[in-house]
Amino acid sequence: MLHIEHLTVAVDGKTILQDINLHIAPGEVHVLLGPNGTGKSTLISTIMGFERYKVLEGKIIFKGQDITTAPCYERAKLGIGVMIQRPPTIRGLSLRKMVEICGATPKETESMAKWMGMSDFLDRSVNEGFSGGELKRSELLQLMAQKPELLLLDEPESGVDIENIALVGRAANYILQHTDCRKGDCQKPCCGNNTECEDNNPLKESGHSGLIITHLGHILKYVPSSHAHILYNGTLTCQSGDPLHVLQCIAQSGYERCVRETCRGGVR
Ligand SMILES: Nc1ncnc2c1ncn2[C@@H]1O[C@H](COP(=O)(O)OP(=O)(O)OP(=O)(O)O)[C@@H](O)[C@H]1O
Repeated sequence: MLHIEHLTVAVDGKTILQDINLHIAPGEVHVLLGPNGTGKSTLISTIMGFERYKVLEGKIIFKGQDITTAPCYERAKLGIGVMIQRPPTIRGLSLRKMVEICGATPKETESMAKWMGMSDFLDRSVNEGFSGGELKRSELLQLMAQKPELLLLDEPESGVDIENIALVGRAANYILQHTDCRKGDCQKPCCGNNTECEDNNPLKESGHSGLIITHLGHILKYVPSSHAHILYNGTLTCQSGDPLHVLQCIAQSGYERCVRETCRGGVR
């Protein structure tokens, strides 16, 4: 799904990322960990193609296509979607209109907004005056309409209260197609009953892929993930197994020691 090869990235002339390699297969959800300021958001923003982030070396391949120089809107059309930490306010454009632009019908927009507790926000300008937690739900609502094949989430739980973290997790799972309402877990936002849900949202054989930045890992209680990466000193040092074990290692031993342990294959 996503192959990043020897990627070096600069922002405003300063090199932030060096020689990054990352491979995410279809259906896999990877977790990106690392101390503040090491470049996690930079990596996600570069994958999405935001203009400030200049690729100095390396390649980004998505679904077999080299997108290294492709503009952001083309990447979105190809199936990449992102939730950034500080999304902009768009005055004069209602959230309702935005969700419809992202791909939902008016009926789906109403239904998804209700599910996300955002019905009262649909006729407000996108993100205008939204609280931290409301911003996250607004972003997820737009992503639910877009249904990206590669979901990039930058600290989805930050600023979200304990009850709404479960909602954020369920929304992420919906986008990743991990929620199977045919098994009776029909809390899907798109529909009022199982039959309609099945018709409107046929689940694919394999789910979509994801890359999730988290510091504390609360979201991982709700979103199954298979790989953890630690970004340390601007370099993706190594990959390892269970993200929850890696987080436990970081909490106990700190990043530096955990990077050494993980690189030796010690954390499983
Ligand atoms: N325009 C800029 N000029 C210089 N340095 C910049 C610029 N923009 C970002 N940086 C620096 O790039 C580094 C990486 O930032 P980034 O937001 O990617 O880190 P992060 O790992 O996501 O951090 P956090 O965990 O705090 O969210 C930071 O040290 C930041 O100050």
